[in-house]
Amino acid sequence: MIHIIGLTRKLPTGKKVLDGIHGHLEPGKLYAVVGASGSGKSMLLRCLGLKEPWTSGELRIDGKDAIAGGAFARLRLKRKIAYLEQKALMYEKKTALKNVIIGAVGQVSWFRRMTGMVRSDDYMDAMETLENVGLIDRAHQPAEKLSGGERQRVAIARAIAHGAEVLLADEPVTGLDPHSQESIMGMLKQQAIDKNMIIVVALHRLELAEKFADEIWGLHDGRAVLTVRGRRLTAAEKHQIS
Ligand SMILES: Nc1ncnc2c1ncn2[C@@H]1O[C@H](COP(=O)(O)OP(=O)(O)OP(=O)(O)O)[C@@H](O)[C@H]1O
Repeated sequence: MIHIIGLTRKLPTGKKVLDGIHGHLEPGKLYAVVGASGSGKSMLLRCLGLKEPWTSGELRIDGKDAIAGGAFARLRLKRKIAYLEQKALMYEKKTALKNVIIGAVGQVSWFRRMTGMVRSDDYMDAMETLENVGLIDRAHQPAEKLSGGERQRVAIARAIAHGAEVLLADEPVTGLDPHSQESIMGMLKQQAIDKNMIIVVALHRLELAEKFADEIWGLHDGRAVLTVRGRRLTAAEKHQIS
């Protein structure tokens, strides 16, 4: 369980881009962060992934304050948190399977990535994860030949195969066709349940949040203005985040 207590992020200019965000995230659930452009969705995900400093606030993970912990504690924590960019970065010449096995920067040790060292169970785990994300038939394709949706699936498989407990995905379906968007969102929801993960997704399309999220967090000018559980937003709620 993750508790976010008063997360505030102030830029050097003095502008508050996140202002006193409170909330909690439970394993097994999919959360959608929605809001207008510039409302702070990416910043919220980056702060949760410890990619941005917190100006103030507490991030309690299973009761322990992750912000107050030292650099090593933060590094250990970062390995449990996978952060997916909108355009998944990967080793273009290597296959989907190899990308899953090697893992992402920050999640897997430098030595392991450089050597591409494969442990006995890694191959089977990676194949199983690729199957879970519906990509088994593309396992031996180089990353550069994969479509945008397939690349996102590889990135998700990579995070899962390396034991991420929290998956933060910034606009993971933007730019994909509607069918791929729905199918990836459905797969994310299923993975949250199957792997008991916390998955947080920043989304532009409200309909996707309404259809797939267990909980929707609405941001407006860096403030969390609404939290809605598994239902469609009312017109008044939509107005709050527009
Ligand atoms: N490095 C930065 N320097 C200056 N301002 C920044 C920086 N990063 C974010 N901001 C500002 O913080 C605010 C929140 O940005 P953020 O990218 O989180 O919004 P968003 O809701 O994800 O927007 P979008 O939907 O367009 O991606 C914006 O006003 C943005 O201009």
